Amino acid sequence: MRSPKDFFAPLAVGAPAPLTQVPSRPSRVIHFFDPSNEKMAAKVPAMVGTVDVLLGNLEDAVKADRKEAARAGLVAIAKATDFGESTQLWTRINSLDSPWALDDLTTLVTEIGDTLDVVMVPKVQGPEDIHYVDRLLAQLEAKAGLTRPILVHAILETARGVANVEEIAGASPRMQGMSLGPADLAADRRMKTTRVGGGHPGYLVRQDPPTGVDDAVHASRATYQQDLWHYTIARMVDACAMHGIFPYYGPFGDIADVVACEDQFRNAFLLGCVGTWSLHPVQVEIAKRVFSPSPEDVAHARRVVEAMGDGTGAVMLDGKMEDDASLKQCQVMLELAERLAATDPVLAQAYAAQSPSSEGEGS
Ligand SMILES: CC(=O)SCCNC(=O)CCNC(=O)[C@H](O)C(C)(C)COP(=O)(O)OP(=O)(O)OC[C@H]1O[C@@H](n2cnc3c(N)ncnc32)[C@H](O)[C@@H]1OP(=O)(O)O
Ligand SMILES: O=CC(=O)O
Ligand SMILES: [Mg+2]
Repeated sequence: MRSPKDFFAPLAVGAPAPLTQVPSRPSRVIHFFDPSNEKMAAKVPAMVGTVDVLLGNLEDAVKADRKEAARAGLVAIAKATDFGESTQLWTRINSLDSPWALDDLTTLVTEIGDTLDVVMVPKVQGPEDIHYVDRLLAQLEAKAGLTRPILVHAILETARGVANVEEIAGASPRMQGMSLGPADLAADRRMKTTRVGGGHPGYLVRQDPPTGVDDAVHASRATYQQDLWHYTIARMVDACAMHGIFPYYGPFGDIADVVACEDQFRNAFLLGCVGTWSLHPVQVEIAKRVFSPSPEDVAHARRVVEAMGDGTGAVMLDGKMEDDASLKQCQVMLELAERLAATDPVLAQAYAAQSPSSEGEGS
């Protein structure tokens, strides 16, 4: 066991000092691209500034005989692209039990470590996986002379990973956050689904039978589809909040079903996630919209803050009781809105249009 005193000491001589707090840069949309796919890769420079994170994916969805090409493609893109202030560059390396993970980390950190913000590690089983990556990153950072530590993001996509979620979240000061990986998790749990995220029409509850009705009425009782991912997302959110890191929904594979995609993203947002993955350009705007507080919610939060004065006691607003606890929820909403508005002028304008000082303007 490491002593808490050692936690913030570099794990290799010459490696940058670990961060004591995770930088809270906007990460509503983590956009996946395959750097070995020339058509997709060509679109990356134009996406800078339109997404919070561009993620060069090296793992699943990249064919085995394209792994080296994907790695080399990511290096080339990182060297040729200016990501500016509002877009981060992340990567998803191959899993630690694959023959590619070691070369992924060695090449990326030494070649483009100064551009890379976060390394996403798939199929994390427990804190030992994070400890391995932590030490290796420190050695490579020292070798490359980096001055800023690269952060680590775990994908929660194995049953053992879910069982160890708190230990994973607290395994290293490098931990930036965690994403749900519903596709691999479903397979690992031996769930009987065949999808990448989202709900399932068979997972439902049915209205109780009314007494004294015939079989036809019995059969026509209302059913309500349930959320397969509620339990895991809620556990992940608690583990992340406890350790001061960020939780995310992961992939939604039904690209054509933009309505269900928005519902899945919104469930995650309401439960506490700060962002999600986008797999296709059509999902980018959905993610940005859902993971930004609505101007109406921001306006309501401002009213509660104003009505609560010094923040203690209870008041009535629109027939509802507000107190210290609802005030704190409103403060979470406002803090997020302010952070996003600082880098998103469209949002800043939408929030300003709802502020009390703008009421009556133009009338
Ligand atoms: C379970 C998991 O691990 S999920 C994470 C791993 N999976 C991924 O990363 C998948 C990433 N996305 C993709 O591979 C693709 O979007 C697919 C396979 C889902 C669909 O691809 P296509 O059939 O080409 O989609 P479509 O024809 O609608 O593409 C329209 C355009 O958008 C481009 N495009 C598609 N996806 C992306 C993307 N992620 N980033 C940038 N551009 C993209 C296409 O190249 C195409 O360009 P064009 O108009 O110049 O021809
Ligand atoms: O990697 C993501 C998943 O759902 O599996
Ligand atoms: Mg996966």
